Amino acid sequence: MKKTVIVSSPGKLIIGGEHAVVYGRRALVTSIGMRLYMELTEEEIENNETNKSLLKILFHDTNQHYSIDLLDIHDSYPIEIQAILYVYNRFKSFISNQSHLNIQVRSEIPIGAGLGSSAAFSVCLVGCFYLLYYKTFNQEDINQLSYKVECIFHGTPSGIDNTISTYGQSLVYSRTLKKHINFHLSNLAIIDTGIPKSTKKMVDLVRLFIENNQKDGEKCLNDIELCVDKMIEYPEQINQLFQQNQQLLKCLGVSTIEIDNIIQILADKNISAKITGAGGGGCLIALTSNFTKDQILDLLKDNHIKSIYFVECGVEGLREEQIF
Ligand SMILES: Nc1ncnc2c1ncn2[C@@H]1O[C@H](COP(=O)(O)OP(=O)(O)O)[C@@H](O)[C@H]1O
Ligand SMILES: C[C@@](O)(CCOP(=O)(O)O)CC(=O)O
Repeated sequence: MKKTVIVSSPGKLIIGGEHAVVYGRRALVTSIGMRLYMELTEEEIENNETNKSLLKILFHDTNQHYSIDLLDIHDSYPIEIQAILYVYNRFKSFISNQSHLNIQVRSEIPIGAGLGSSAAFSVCLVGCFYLLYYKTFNQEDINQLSYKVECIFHGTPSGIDNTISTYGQSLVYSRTLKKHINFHLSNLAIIDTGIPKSTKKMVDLVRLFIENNQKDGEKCLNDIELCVDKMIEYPEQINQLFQQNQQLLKCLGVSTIEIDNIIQILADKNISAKITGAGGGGCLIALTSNFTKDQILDLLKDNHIKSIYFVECGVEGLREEQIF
């Protein structure tokens, strides 16, 4: 017998409040129209002469595939395989040891750019197992377990990425708050610098800054939260609030010379921009008014730019799909 489920969940943009959210402050986040798709199949083997139960994984985006003997698991796998094995272990009691499992992943979310690819991966992974073995979605349970998977990727994340990927739409989020809001920005561009970043490294950098500059650090975090609250209350001030939030991120030490240059060039044309996500590279968001993608690319032609995206915001969270 063969059972298959397919799910998808979205990436995200942190509009304001990244890093401060790690310290319990409020952040504003929206889901985006870039999704990760995952298919999980369990196939019972009738004449299993080898007595092997295999987990076969295919990552279409990185063109990697694995075939893992589930009776002989070791601990030197890449992190995304460790994440899969963690969730497999949680559902093991439902799975016949005469079965093979197949997982396929494909994604529209650039990997490692600050747009929440690891969270979408974690949420889809938990969502797939949940749907196959409980036949339903329980968003709260899925979000909680996805957070644990995110911890495998990131140590102790705030939980903002898995929460928005599970629930979708736009959220005011803190460790103790999850409130859906109506939030729309027109002409919001994502500028992918293509500069590799490490969320863990950036979070560690901020921790060090706060430990060594307690008073300034605390003020910075409080000011970031103030910015977020104003973004929600006074959306007409969003340009100025982007600039303030970016300055505060710079104070925390997560901007770079390349990012500062890009932001200055855009500011000269009255385009407000800020880091989204961990910083140190990755993506920026910019309020581009009437500039087209080609005009922005032209403005930034001497800088490190990989892609520019205009995406839909506030989309549906985790959902079942019929087609992979
Ligand atoms: N499409 C994918 N295929 C395989 N692994 C993925 C995919 N998307 C995300 N991942 C996993 O998530 C990691 C990226 O996490 P991270 O660096 O935090 O980036 P992001 O900022 O996009 O969340 C990848 O290294 C990989 O382990
Ligand atoms: C820096 C942080 O606030 C957001 C990180 O986002 P990303 O990993 O760059 O997508 C960390 C967190 O919230 O856990």
